[in-house]
This record gives sequence, structure tokens and C-alpha cells, in this order.
Amino acid sequence: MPKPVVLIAEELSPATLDALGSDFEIRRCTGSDRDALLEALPGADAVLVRSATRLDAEAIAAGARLKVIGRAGVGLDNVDVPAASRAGVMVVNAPTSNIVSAAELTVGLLLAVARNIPQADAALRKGQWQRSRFTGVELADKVLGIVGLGRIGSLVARRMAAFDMRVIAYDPYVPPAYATQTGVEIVGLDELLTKSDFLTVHLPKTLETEGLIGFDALHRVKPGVRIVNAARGGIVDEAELYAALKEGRVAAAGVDVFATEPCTESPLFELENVVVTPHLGAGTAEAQERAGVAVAESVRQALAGRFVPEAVNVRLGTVDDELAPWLLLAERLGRLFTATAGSLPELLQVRVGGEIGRHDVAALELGALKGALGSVVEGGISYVNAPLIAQERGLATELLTGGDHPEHRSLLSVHGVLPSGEAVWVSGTLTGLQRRERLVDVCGFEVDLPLEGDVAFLRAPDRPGVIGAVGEVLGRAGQDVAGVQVARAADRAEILAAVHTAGPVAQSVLDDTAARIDATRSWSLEKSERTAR
Ligand SMILES: NC(=O)c1ccc[n+]([C@@H]2O[C@H](COP(=O)([O-])OP(=O)(O)OC[C@H]3O[C@@H](n4cnc5c(N)ncnc54)[C@H](O)[C@@H]3O)[C@@H](O)[C@H]2O)c1
Ligand SMILES: O=C(O)CC[C@@H](O)C(=O)O
Repeated sequence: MPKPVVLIAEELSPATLDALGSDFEIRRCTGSDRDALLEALPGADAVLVRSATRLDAEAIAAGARLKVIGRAGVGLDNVDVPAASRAGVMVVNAPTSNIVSAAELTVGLLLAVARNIPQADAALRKGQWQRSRFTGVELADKVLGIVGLGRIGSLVARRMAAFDMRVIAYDPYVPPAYATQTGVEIVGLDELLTKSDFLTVHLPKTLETEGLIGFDALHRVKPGVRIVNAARGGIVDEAELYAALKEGRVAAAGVDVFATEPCTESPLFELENVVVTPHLGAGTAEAQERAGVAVAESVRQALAGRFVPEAVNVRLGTVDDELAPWLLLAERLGRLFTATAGSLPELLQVRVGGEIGRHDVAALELGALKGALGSVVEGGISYVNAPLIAQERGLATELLTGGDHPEHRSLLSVHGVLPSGEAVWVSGTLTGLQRRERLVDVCGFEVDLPLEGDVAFLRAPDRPGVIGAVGEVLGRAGQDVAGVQVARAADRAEILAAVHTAGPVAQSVLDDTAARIDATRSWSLEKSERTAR
């Protein structure tokens, strides 16, 4: 019998081959060469890549025999996971393989931008012994602002505390108790921007984070701040960073990642106060070995048809036809819960009432959790890794079943109390023979909406003229409004406006609309559904 074929599309650690063993035929191609990739994929049962191989829907479709994609690293920016899921291809990654390396590179860039090490090195190699030109600043007693206190952000925090820096962080999705354990003070984004002498970004790239450190943020920073981005290109807007460096608002920057990679030309390269590296965060022997071995083992298990702990797109096996649509609803409600809340609670409750609650609905708890974490955690959330990630960040879940609803045969709610004490919940059901998903309740506001499409939500004081104002701002922004549903709070103090638009509403337009009607909160269904690549 022929051996399954594993296609290695990028340079991987030799340990990867050792871990694969002799049960496979190994083929190689250069994944960044599109034609070569498309030619090699049809013969492959598994493909192993790093970040330079684009496995989009076309490439996945070309891999007619493909059963598993192994990403030797964390980021799945280059893999179309939904397309792989649709094609039944398992995607595995190695989410913790390179976090130490990425944190250490960040430390290196922080030191480099403090002390001009690369610039001084380059000058001396040209025969220039210039000491005062490269006078730097100390790290000790300075404020380090970390944006995103996840795996890498936390490692950076620990390391920089040893440099006697005062570490503060902005991350609305970590519980304050977790931050306290790591010795970091959690602050709002504004406070972080205005207080930080050094600022380092460790966010996933999502619709919410892309350009987060852009025009506004770079005009609010403490003058002379030094900024490092070793997360993902585009989170710090390159053009705005260039302007801020030129104007001296930012004293120096260390950049490992770029909006478009490979990046061999950039205005940033012309500035002396910029230190750049070609996406080297994971570029260590140790990280590459860990990543290669981890994906090789996952690929072995996947091709043997076994349970794969690192799979990012494997669904629960025991979900019957009755439960399957409820599981999708639970995931969608989980995502909408996070978009509505803007942060995560310590306890996420999944409440299942009515007929469906009389089935074994344990999977719905996981579905909601997967949805709730999906848009805030980098590297792909699966039914397998969601509980582990929730545990790491102190997020517990609880499934409550029972009770009937006067209006709905079955009702599923995702509920949580935020650190501020505010309760947030979203409820949905399935209706009709087609079992269509409907959103029926958002924090006590009764609605009747599909759970897909372009819907923006605004929660605002109940005043005359609110809906007209919403239409006017959106209209001025060229946004076609297809319909508006307004729900009033029982005490008539607030309304919830759900605005259907023909196409997604840009965040800036949503912010303008919210400002115009003094909305206390605004969010969108679309944002909860999509994660930027
Ligand atoms: N340069 C490299 O070679 C390299 C190597 C590894 C990882 N990375 C990148 O580093 C980044 C961080 O990776 P990680 O493993 O620490 O991810 P992680 O998921 O563990 O942490 C990300 C953190 O960001 C927070 N977050 C999400 N959305 C936010 C928002 N809008 N505002 C504030 N905080 C928000 C999350 O709560 C989470 O704590 C990712 O972009 C990853 O792709 C780069
Ligand atoms: O070096 C790589 O392949 C990418 C490293 C890192 O950004 C990742 O996503 O794992």
C-alpha cells in the first residue's frame, strides 16, 4: 500500500522529519511559489507550512486528497480555516511553540530602541566612532504599556519587570485577578497611551485591533514614547507610525511585522530611529523545533484517524442532528455576547430552556464558550482547546437547563456578569421547519432578528429623533440602511436600535453614529462573526 504523502512547503526544523518517522512519503515544494504549490497539492494527504505559504480556498480545493494542514507556528493568517473546515480538512497549529521566542525578540527590540544598538553597530562598521549620537535612555523606572496581556504579553511583562520597569496593560478580556497575579496593573487604553514611555503590542489581528495604534492613538501617546510591534503587521498603522516618528511624537520604533509580507521596501526603513526585523519573532532553533515536532505529531495522529488535541477546527463527535443547529446557534450567540459585552465575565452561563433543554445539551456550553473566545484569542479556538484557554484566563462556564419560556418552544441564552457588575445576555432560538436562527433578546431588549448579515447595534437614551439621526449619519457615510428595529427598555429610559445595512459599517462610521445619539454602547453582528486576516 502506498504511504500517505506529507508535503513540506517551507523550511522546517529537521526534528520535524524525525517526528514524522518513516510511515510517510515526504515531498517538498516552495510554498511561496504559487504554481509549484498548486501543482504539488493534489498528491498530498497532509501539508506542512509556516507563514509564507498561502493556503486559501483555491489551494485547499486543489488538495483533493488533503486531510490535514499543519501550521508550524501560531498564526493562521495564511490559512483559510473556514474553507478547510468546509472541505473537511483538519487544521492543526502549534500555538505555544514560539511564545518565548517572540517575547524574547520583543525584549531585544525594546533594548534596541532604547539604546540604538543596531544603528551604532552599522555606523561603527562604516568606521564611525560616534558615542554621543547614540545616547539612549534607560528602561529602569520607566512605564511599559503592554497592549494585549495574553501568552506573549504576559511573558514580556515578567521579563521587563526584571528590568525594574513599571508594567501596565490594556486588555479588556483578561480578568483583573489574572493581571494582579502577573504583577501588572490593568488600565484603559487612554491611560496606557498617555502614561507609557515604552509601548509594546501583543494582540491578535482582528477587525477590532487592525489599526488600533493608528492616527488617534498616536496623537494621544506620551510624547517621546518608543513603540514595538512584534505581533502582526497592521495593528500599528505603518503610515501613521511614520508620521509620528517624523514629527517626534514617537521617539523610536521596533518593527518585526508588516501589513504586507515579505516587506522589502518601506518609508520606515529610511528613518534612523526605526529598528526593523523580517518577522523574526519565531526565528529561533528552539521555537522551530517545538513547532515542527508539534505539528508532525498532530499530523501523524490526524492521518491515523485519531483525536488531535491541537486541531483548531474539529467539531464535537457526539452531536446528533437535533442538536447540531443549536450548537451553531450557541457559537453565534457566544460571539455576539463578547461583541455586546466588550469584555469577558468570570462566569459565562449558558441557559437552555424549553424542549431542547430536555436533550443532552452539554455541547452547547462548549459551543458558546468557543464563540465567546473566538474573536479575542489568536491562533484559532476549537472545541478541543476552548476549555483550556478559558481556564488559563480564569473564565469559568456553567450550563443551566430547565424551565419553559412563554413565547418560545426552546430558548438558548448566553449570560454573564461583567467586572463592572453589569449583566449582559443574548438569547436566540430556532424557528420554522428550516430551523432558522433568530436573535430574540439582547440584555432585556426584545428583538426578532436573523443572526447573520450586516447588523449594527446601538444602545442609547430614549429620545425623540434618535432614529432620524442614525439614518442621517449612516446616509452621509454612503451607507444604505435596509431597515431599523427599535426595542425599548421596560422603563423607557433606553432603546436598542438594530440597524440592517447593505454592507458592513466601518468602525469609524459606527463610532460617529454612536457619538451622535450619545449611545452608551455600539457593536455589530458582522464584527462578532469575522476575524480579520
Ligand atoms: N513576530 C512573530 O514572529 C510572532 C510569533 C508568535 C506570535 N506572534 C503574534 O503575537 C500576537 C500575540 O500572540 P499570543 O500568543 O500572545 O496571543 P494570545 O491570544 O495569547 O493573546 C492576545 C491577547 O490580546 C487580547 N485582545 C484581543 N483583542 C483585544 C483588543 N481589542 N484589545 C485589547 N486586547 C485584546 C486577548 O484578550 C489576549 O489576552 C499574535 O498576533 C501572534 O500572531 C508573532
Ligand atoms: O515564523 C513564522 O513562520 C511565523 C511566526 C509567528 O508569527 C507565528 O504565527 O507563529
